Amino acid sequence: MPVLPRLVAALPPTVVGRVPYAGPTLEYLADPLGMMQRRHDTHGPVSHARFLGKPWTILVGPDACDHALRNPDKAFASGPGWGELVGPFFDRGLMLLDFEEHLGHRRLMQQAFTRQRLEGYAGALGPAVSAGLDAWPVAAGARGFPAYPALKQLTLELATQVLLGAPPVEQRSAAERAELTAVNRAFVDCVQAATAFVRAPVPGTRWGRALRGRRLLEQYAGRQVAARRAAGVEGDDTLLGALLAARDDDGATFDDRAVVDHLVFLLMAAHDTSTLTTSTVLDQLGRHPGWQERLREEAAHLPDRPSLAEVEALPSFDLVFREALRLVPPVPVLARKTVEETEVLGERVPAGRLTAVMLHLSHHDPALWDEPHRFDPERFAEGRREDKRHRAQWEPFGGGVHKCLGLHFAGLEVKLLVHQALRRWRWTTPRATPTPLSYLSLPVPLDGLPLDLQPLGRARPASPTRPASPTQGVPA
Ligand code: HEM
Repeated sequence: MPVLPRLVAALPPTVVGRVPYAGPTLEYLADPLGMMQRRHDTHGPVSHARFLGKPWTILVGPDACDHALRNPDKAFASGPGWGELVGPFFDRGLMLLDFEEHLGHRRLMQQAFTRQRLEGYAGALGPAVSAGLDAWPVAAGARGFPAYPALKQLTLELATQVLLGAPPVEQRSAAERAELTAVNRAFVDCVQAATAFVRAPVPGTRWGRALRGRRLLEQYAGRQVAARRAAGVEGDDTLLGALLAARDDDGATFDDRAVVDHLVFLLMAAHDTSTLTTSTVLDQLGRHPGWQERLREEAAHLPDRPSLAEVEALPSFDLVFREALRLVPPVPVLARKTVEETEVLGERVPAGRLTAVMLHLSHHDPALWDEPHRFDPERFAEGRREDKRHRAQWEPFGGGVHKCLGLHFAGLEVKLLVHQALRRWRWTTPRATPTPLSYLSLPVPLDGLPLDLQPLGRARPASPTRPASPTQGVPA
């Protein structure tokens, strides 16, 4: 469990904020929402501060954030912004490309996210989710079951199955399962390096571990690409097959190097964010039994392996999904860097300036949301639609040309996971206070999200049994 967030959380944020050199960074780690609100109240939507030893422009509130994401004068670049935080680890992933090159790659990659492709992913995800949850060691019920690490492991398994075409876990050898453990660890290291204070290849530091992790991920993705090319199945229904088959109007394709770079980013994007969203949903449903029952009833008629259309036709699931993303956006801050001098809401931002687009505060602005800290999925229902008060007040998937390509995949995966959990267990969240989150990278539950799970004993079609995966317990 990371020590730094625990330490800073124990100190008052206003004290933490004054620590020389690291003040604003620590203040963010201790209380991100509070820090954004204080900046907004004191300095307005556009301000400047030193983060991780460098000057940054901080954008808070929907107007300022929206401006940078829509980027009307093309002054903000994504690659050098994100590159500052995680560049060496997710280099040349789609999110780190810009302008013409980005558009070209995005057009090719979109071919992996068409409706037809998503229907294929739904067919593969259903049984994989079922088998994955059956492997959780909670058959006779469990008190304090750590749901977060189990979900993180499962979503990575799902990503390797559905996106890469890897065999189901129960069919993998011990060596393949050990490799998956190492891959999961490598992703954790790469993501956590974002807020490292030492940003050089020093062994034993977060940065050093992340560089080692990147090498392992490249080797892993490289082997998948080589195997797929050798098998000659470029047109199969996996995401990797789609990337290998994608062609632009001139017939150009991704070369192998580009596919590896995209895969490393996509595997991270596809499992970390879905894990966090599912964690928030399970946490909140454990605190709101009425909503848990409402979702269970809504999905009671569904088959064990529902189609994409069946999953999409669950209105209460959608309300809860949106509300979870509002309360805890898995990517609370986006990074940019200006490539030329520009203005945001009349404030000058110099060229070459790192910029933090702090979306999180827009999701909790009391001027835009009623009781913003309360779990209230109905706020998204027709008749209320609180999210329509400002076009940029709810942007968990970002906006503009870099808007998330996997948002429909994410909705499908999270809803399938929740649907299958609802069929197996009734659960409560034992912690009376809000789940503490570490913001060292993405918002990870510090306590592993313990849940008390009570089996429902309802007859379900049997899924093939499989061994509990060795990745169980991989630290956050
Ligand atoms: C709840 C889950 C998810 C959330 C909250 C989320 C959030 C985001 C956000 C905020 C961005 C924009 C970053 C920026 O503008 O700087 C983004 C980009 C991206 N996401 Fe997601 N994401 C999720 C799931 C996924 C999944 C499942 C995939 C793939 C299967 C995926 C693939 C991507 C890609 C490829 C980009 C880069 C798009 C571009 O730069 O053109 N995401 N995501």
